[in-house]
Parts: sequence; structure tokens; C-alpha cells
Amino acid sequence: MKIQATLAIVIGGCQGIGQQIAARLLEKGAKVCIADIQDGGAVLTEFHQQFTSSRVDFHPCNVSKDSEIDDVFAHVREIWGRFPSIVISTAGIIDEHDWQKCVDINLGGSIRVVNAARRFLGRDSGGGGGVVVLTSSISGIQPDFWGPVYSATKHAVVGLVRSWAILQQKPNFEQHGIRFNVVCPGAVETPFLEQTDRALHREWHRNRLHSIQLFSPNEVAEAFIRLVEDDELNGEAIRLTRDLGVHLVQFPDTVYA
Ligand SMILES: NC(=O)C1=CN([C@@H]2O[C@H](COP(=O)(O)OP(=O)(O)OC[C@H]3O[C@@H](n4cnc5c(N)ncnc54)[C@H](O)[C@@H]3O)[C@@H](O)[C@H]2O)C=CC1
Ligand SMILES: CCCCC/C=C\C=C\C(=O)C/C=C\C/C=C\CCCC(=O)O
Repeated sequence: MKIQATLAIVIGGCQGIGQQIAARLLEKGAKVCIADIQDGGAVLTEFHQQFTSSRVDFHPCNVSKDSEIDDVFAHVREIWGRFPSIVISTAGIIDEHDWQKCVDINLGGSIRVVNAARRFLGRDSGGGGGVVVLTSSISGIQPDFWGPVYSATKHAVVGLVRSWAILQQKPNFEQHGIRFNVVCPGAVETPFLEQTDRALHREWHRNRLHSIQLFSPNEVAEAFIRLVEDDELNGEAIRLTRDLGVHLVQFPDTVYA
């Protein structure tokens, strides 16, 4: 998909990886609505200094609530005349102690975003199709003893994306016209890392963190942009690790689908 002149939603775009994705989309000529549970004043001020203010907006959104996600889509149509064709969510937390919250935001939030995209973008429901890119982690491909719940939610996000993606290859089923992809980063230098205390084995976790070569949020944003731009990529996961590099994950063969 050519990004120039498209409309995009970036949920979780107030900081970290999401903010960098929004910046890359704006640079490439999209109009971007940032949505987040935190106040958008600071990020809007920053972007209004770099980009035409009519091309970037903010709408509050907690991914724990279906209605707030729907409101973001409605807001985009109200201000820019149509629904977006690019939907990205980076909203996520780590919290092994309040595990229901971790499941509700990381997995529940991803399911809610996908459901909204299906309703507003899906060709089978009158939309124009598009691309959805969600955020997993290398913990969504491999186990992590410091975050079993976090890892479970991130594995689930990969399964969610790949399952919706293969529907497009089933000619006898509804054709939604949406590509679904996911990014699985290693550790990234963002405020997210301050959530160490919500992981298990927190001292080990904190110490280990100091020995890791972190990715920049921009390196991760570039993976999202690739998954948006390349129309051949559907049901794909890009993993970023220092040891193995940046690559499309090779999954085991699907045996019955
Ligand atoms: N930073 C890292 O090392 C890694 C992060 N990730 C994943 O990347 C995603 C983004 O991470 P970062 O940008 O590093 O984190 P971050 O904490 O810097 O940014 C996350 C953004 O999501 C927003 N958010 C949180 N809960 C929300 C909710 N309920 N509704 C709407 N927005 C909400 C936050 O306000 C924040 O703006 C997360 O899903 C995280 O699990 C994956 C691998 C590594
Ligand atoms: C090992 C402890 C570091 C944990 C960093 C905190 C949160 C990370 C959340 C993630 O989703 C990322 C998961 C794991 C990152 C751990 C190691 C990355 C090093 C591997 C590499 O880059 O090659």
C-alpha cells in the first residue's frame, strides 16, 4: 500500500514505538489520528511543529473498551471524511501481578481493535479494506520465565493475526480485504522498560536489562512500515533481535487449514 494520502489510526501513539510509527506515517504523507489512554497534548504539540496540523489529530481511547475504539474510527470519518485504511495498535503493558489487566489490554485490546477494523474496513461489511498491524514481542514467539502472562498474551496476538489473515485465502468464506500482520520486537528503548517491577524475578530482570543492546523505537517503526507498504505480506510476523537480526518469522507448516 502506498502510504501517501492514506488515513491511519495509531493506538498507543503518545510515546515509544507508536509515536515513531506515527511520525514515519506522517513523513510519508498520511493523515494520522493518534489514540491513547494518556493525554495527547504533548505529542500533538510536538507533531504540529513538524507537520501540517490538519494532518494529525488525537482522540482518547482505552483499548479495554469497545466503544472507545469505535469512537476513534468515527472521529476519523468525521474529521477526514472516510474511515482509515491503516490501523495500528501498540497499546500494551506488562503486569504479572494484575494479570487480568495484562490480558485485557494486550489480548483483549488487540481483539477489540481487530473487531472494529473488521466492521469499519471489511469489504464484507461495506468498507474499503486495508491493513492492520498489531504488536507482539519476541516473548510472543518464545517463552519468558519473567513474564508468563505477558508472554501468553503476546503469543495470542500472533495467533489472532495469523488466523484472520488466512481467511483471505478461503474463497468460500467472506473476503474482508484486510491484511493482518504483527511485529515481534526484542527489548526497545522506551518508557515501557520502566515497568520492570511488574515482571516476575524483578531484580534479575532489572540487571539483565542493563546487558542488552536495545533497539531504537525507530528501528521497530520501520518494521511496521514494511508490513503496511508491502501488499504481499499478510499473516506475517517480523521479529527483531540483536542475535538473529530483523526477519520474517518462519512458522511450522499449517496442517489442516
Ligand atoms: N519496549 C519494549 O522493550 C518492547 C515493547 N513491546 C510491545 O510494544 C508495544 C509498545 O511498547 P512501547 O512503545 O515500548 O511502550 P510504551 O509504554 O512506551 O507505550 C505504550 C503506549 O500505549 C499506551 N497504552 C497503554 N495502555 C493503553 C490502553 N489501555 N489503551 C490505549 N493505550 C494504552 C500508553 O499510554 C503508551 O502511550 C507494547 O505492546 C509492548 O508490549 C514488545 C517488545 C519489546
Ligand atoms: C531479559 C529481560 C529484558 C526485558 C525487557 C523488558 C520488557 C521487554 C518486553 C518485551 O516484549 C521484549 C521481550 C524480551 C526482550 C529480552 C531480551 C532481548 C534480547 C534479545 C535480542 O535482542 O537479541
